[in-house]
Amino acid sequence: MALEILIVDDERDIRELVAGVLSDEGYECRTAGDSTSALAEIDTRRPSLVLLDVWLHGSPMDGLEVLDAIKAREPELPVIIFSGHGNIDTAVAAIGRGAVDFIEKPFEAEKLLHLVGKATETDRLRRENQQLRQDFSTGEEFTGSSAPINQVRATLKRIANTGSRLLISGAAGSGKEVAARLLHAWSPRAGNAFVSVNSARITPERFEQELFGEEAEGALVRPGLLETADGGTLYLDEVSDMPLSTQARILRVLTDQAFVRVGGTRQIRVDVRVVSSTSRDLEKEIAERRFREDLFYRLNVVPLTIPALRERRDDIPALVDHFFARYANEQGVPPPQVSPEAMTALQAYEWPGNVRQLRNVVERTVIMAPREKLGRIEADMLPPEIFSARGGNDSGATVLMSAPLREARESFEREYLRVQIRRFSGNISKTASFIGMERSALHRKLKLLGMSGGREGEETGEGTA
Ligand SMILES: Nc1ncnc2c1ncn2[C@@H]1O[C@H](COP(=O)(O)OP(=O)(O)OP(=O)(O)O)[C@@H](O)[C@H]1O
Repeated sequence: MALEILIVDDERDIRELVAGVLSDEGYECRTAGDSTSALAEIDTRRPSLVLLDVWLHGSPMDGLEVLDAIKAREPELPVIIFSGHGNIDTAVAAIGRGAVDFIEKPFEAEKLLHLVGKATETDRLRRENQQLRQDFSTGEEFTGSSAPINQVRATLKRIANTGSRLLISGAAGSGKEVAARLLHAWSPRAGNAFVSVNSARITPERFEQELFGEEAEGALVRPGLLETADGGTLYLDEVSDMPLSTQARILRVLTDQAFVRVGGTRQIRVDVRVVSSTSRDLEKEIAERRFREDLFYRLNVVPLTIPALRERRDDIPALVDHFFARYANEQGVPPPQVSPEAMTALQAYEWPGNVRQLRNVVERTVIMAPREKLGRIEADMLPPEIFSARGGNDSGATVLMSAPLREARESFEREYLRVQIRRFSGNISKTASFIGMERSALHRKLKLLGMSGGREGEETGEGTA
């Protein structure tokens, strides 16, 4: 998005001339012919720079008074003064009152562009930084090619170019924020900020200050996250943790695309796309009066669900390889090979903490492994939690030892098949081929072991893979 410059001059010719020169260089220009409309323009949206004439004929305030009013509102907003012959003293006084520079009329286009470039450098760098951060954060690609993840990707792609609001549901750590960042990166807003608001981490007392910013005696004290997200995407993480009073105010922002800072009176206009996420059942939160129903309908224009990792086990190998490569790289070693036994264990685990937990397990494994063993990850290098909770039966071995051989073998077969079937997301053909059995023989075996039509539908279903 181009940097925006506000040109304030009572002479229309000058306004148009300056706007022409700057537009040719890629700046966006707005103009104002008097003090009242100049301040109104700034209140509507903060530009990156103001070019201000010292003489404003027919205005309630002269240029210096407008300068004071700007500095009271936006102390960091750079202002360059236009001065004519004979009022150099005024221009110098303006520098003392906070203007960054002045330029004498008539001026050369080159000189004007040089000063404007200098004065907008901070904003330009800030945006470039934002862009770099953006590029970096979207470097976290959305790994996985299971059917549900492909579906999520297709939905994101379809709505990226629209301004539609999106509500992402899914368990903690399943990748809701990664999906929201991907949507932002694919949208025309990608050049502007992606601002994440973690509702669970902000105390209810500070919520409104954080979101709407603060103002005292007409001057900005601190901009809020909404202003930071102007032109970009605001991500409301765990939206139902937002206090009810803030929910009411956010609802108004969604309706008007404008808000008033805490302690302020002026309407600040913003252009933000709101993406929210929840790990709770919002309809239940509504029924229990913890979440506003009208806000739910505003946020939930496009609903999207990211399934838990255990419901898309096909994604596990790709995620495992992705994170091993990343953490090995951080240790300065090549991407390790993961043994089939280790991969089976990782694929069979329940992953209550989803992708975040998988990432942490891989990171821990890389850190704890002796460097010389990092080339190949064996099952015994994985943290014990991967094995203890796998079948939900910690004392399996003890039970096995105290049972007659036939029972013990059946018990082992049941456990073995449960793990393999789970690993292949319930796909019987893939399981049969892996364990070296005919598909029909596997069906018979499952029936014999009392596993067909079992409690978890996935055990005998054909899965999505
Ligand atoms: N599909 C994915 N590809 C690569 N990394 C992923 C993927 N999904 C999640 N992650 C990783 O898991 C971590 C957690 O993801 P994310 O923060 O998006 O989850 P979340 O659903 O927003 O969780 P929470 O609601 O707890 O914040 C991220 O840091 C990211 O590294």
